Amino acid sequence: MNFISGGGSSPAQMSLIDILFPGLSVVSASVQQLLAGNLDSYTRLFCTLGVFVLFTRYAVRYVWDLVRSYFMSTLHVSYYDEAYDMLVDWIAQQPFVHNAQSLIARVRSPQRTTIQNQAKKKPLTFSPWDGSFPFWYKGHLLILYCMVKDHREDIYISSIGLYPNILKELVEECRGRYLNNINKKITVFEHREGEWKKTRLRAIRPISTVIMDKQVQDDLLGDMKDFLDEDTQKWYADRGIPYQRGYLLYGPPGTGKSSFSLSLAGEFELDIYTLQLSGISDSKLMKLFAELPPHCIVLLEDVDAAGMGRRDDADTDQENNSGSGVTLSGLLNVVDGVSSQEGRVLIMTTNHIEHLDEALIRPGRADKRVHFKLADGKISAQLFHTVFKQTPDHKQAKKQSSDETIERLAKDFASKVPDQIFSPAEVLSFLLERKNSPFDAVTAVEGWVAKAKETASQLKREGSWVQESGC
Ligand SMILES: Nc1ncnc2c1ncn2[C@@H]1O[C@H](COP(=O)(O)OP(=O)(O)OP(=O)(O)O)[C@@H](O)[C@H]1O
Repeated sequence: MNFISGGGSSPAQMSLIDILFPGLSVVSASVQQLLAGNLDSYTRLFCTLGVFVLFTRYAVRYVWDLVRSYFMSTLHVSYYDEAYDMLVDWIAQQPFVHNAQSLIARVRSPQRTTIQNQAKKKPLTFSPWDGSFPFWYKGHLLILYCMVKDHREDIYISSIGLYPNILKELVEECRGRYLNNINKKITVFEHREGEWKKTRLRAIRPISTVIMDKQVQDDLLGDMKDFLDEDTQKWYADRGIPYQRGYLLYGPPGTGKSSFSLSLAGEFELDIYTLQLSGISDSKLMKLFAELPPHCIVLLEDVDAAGMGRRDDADTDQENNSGSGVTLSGLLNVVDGVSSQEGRVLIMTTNHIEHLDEALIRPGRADKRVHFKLADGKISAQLFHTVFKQTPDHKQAKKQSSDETIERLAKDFASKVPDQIFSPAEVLSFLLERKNSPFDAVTAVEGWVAKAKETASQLKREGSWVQESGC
């Protein structure tokens, strides 16, 4: 097919030519006029220059592609892969960044920020952005390419020579540095546009700081330890049982379900993949589960809120063909692990276990169920200890209270908090407001309880008034 034939190109041809070779249609028209000899000297000069520039542009690109494919090695790193974070962290520390003309600024969380230390608040890091950037690494000339597409960038690094060893060495260095940085932290992934993306690094919270029944906690820790044991995988494989485990954590809001899940990830040094089911379709869910790495925790929060009621509720399991929500059968499929990697631990949390279909939480899908409860005397006393206990590094600056005094005050405090009314989150929030004085906390607790009860009954009255008046 000849796209550049005749005295002029049709609009359809022009646009196709422009898509394939930007600028070529204009220049080809000029060349034809030039050859016809009916141009004045300025126009002829302009056309000649145009042809030259276009030719040079294509020639340089052609030669460069040839050089890259025959004389250079290239390493590609996708935005959605954790290797991207490794490289970007390293690149941001390199001197060549200072000379880059195209940069992106990012706010990086500092290790520690104090109000007094304004200079360290929201520190910026800079990385090269959208372009090619040559730099030296261990005596080798490397070229970094940042390709931006749909607000995300992929990275390529090329080196001269057909052996990519220096590139692998570089990535290994980035990896080592990155692992050092994330030491004692949990990596949290969330889904972005249907892909997993690292979103946060969280300091590991010791599991002992999540207050719950000790026996239940030990039982779950033991179960998980046994599951992650190297021999267990083989045991599962020998029996043809999918090597996966599921837990259901249920209870009112603010009772520690998410905190426990994160602590569990920290305890076993696993990455955690969190997912809100609302707004994703069955196929996206399936894809996300298929892309999970082996040995990780998947946290499905508020599974009841995803519009997945019991099967006997009217129309709950209708296939959602609009693609804007997960169906129960879609969820059951991924929970069964058809598409998941081996060694996946699934944690589902809910505030309303009674709203969930039995099929979703039967053994095999949720192997253990753990009830997180509102605060009782024991939990309140433990929370009091957590807040006021003496630690070597954080001594109570003003008033030091002995362990016996804290013990006595904790009992006193717990006796004044009624059982099964407040969540641990509410009790903790009250204590944190008085964290400098355990005595103040004990003195103020009765007033706080009375006020909270008054507010609750007022809300109840308002609620029933709204219901009665139909507002
Ligand atoms: N049992 C607990 N032990 C220690 N801290 C707790 C406990 N429960 C809640 N908290 C504190 O309360 C806050 C909220 O807890 P968390 O988010 O874990 O509750 P949740 O049960 O997951 O709530 P939701 O159901 O609303 O998601 C956290 O900061 C946590 O420190």
